[in-house]
Amino acid sequence: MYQLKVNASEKRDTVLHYAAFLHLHGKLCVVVGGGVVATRKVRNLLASGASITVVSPEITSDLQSWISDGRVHHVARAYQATDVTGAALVFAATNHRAVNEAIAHDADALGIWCNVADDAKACDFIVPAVYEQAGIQLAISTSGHSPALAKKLRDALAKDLEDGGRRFYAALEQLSSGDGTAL
Ligand SMILES: C[C@@]1(CC(=O)O)c2cc3[nH]c(cc4nc(cc5[nH]c(cc(n2)[C@H]1CCC(=O)O)[C@@](C)(CC(=O)O)[C@@H]5CCC(=O)O)C(CC(=O)O)=C4CCC(=O)O)c(CCC(=O)O)c3CC(=O)O
Ligand SMILES: NC(=O)C1=CN([C@@H]2O[C@H](COP(=O)(O)OP(=O)(O)OC[C@H]3O[C@@H](n4cnc5c(N)ncnc54)[C@H](O)[C@@H]3O)[C@@H](O)[C@H]2O)C=CC1
Repeated sequence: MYQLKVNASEKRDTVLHYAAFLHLHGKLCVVVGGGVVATRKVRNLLASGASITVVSPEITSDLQSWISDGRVHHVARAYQATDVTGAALVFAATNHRAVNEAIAHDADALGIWCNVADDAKACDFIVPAVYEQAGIQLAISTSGHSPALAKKLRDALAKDLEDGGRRFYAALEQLSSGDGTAL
């Protein structure tokens, strides 16, 4: 039997984020930006049944195909402050710091929760790395400290679940022994 030795108080310098699963069916989610990050956020939103609007002059081919299928609404121009009006959630995912900051500010002024792709501390909510199988979802978060680590742990967990191995536990062990740099 393995003994986990992770000392949680040493590993984090702040409070934990509150874990929750959101029921977004029919709710407006505005994603600003049309690049790789915006595409990932939209891909994960699609399964939730949210009503998705993407605001961006340029978009990826995946976004284009969802727009062509009528699954995503596209506002094909640069962001304007009124774009966040009526949204349940906003995702600021442009490659311009000042624009992302303005989006967060505009959402905050309206009391709308905003995810800011380039500033973990400015996020009202963050997106975990998710493993889904048969409608069951497992979500991994580092409370924003290391998104790449969340992704690697999710991938290790997925492999474990798929072939009965113990990669996820081995990865956690490596972290707890202070040798997580190789992860
Ligand atoms: C706070 C948060 C806000 C949010 O986006 O929700 C955030 C923030 C930032 N990410 C950055 C970088 C990267 N993020 C990824 C990947 C993922 N990022 C995700 C979540 C989150 N990222 C939230 C915290 C989650 C948590 O840990 O609790 C995942 C898990 C979920 C998803 O996005 O769907 C998804 C993997 C899932 C999948 O693949 O399925 C990769 C790797 C890759 O892209 O392959 C890189 C490059 C490598 C690196 O730098 O680490 C930067 C620096 C940007 C810059 O400096 O340019 C910031 C800004 C900052 O840290 O301040
Ligand atoms: N949170 C996360 O998971 C990650 C965040 N990032 C950060 O996320 C941001 C976006 O990264 P990528 O998608 O890779 O960038 P990208 O360069 O692929 O895409 C940027 C998109 O923003 C759009 N855009 C630019 N100005 C705009 C404006 N004023 N209004 C509306 N849309 C505008 C562009 O048309 C483009 O579609 C970067 O700041 C990056 O540092 C990067 C990796 C992961």
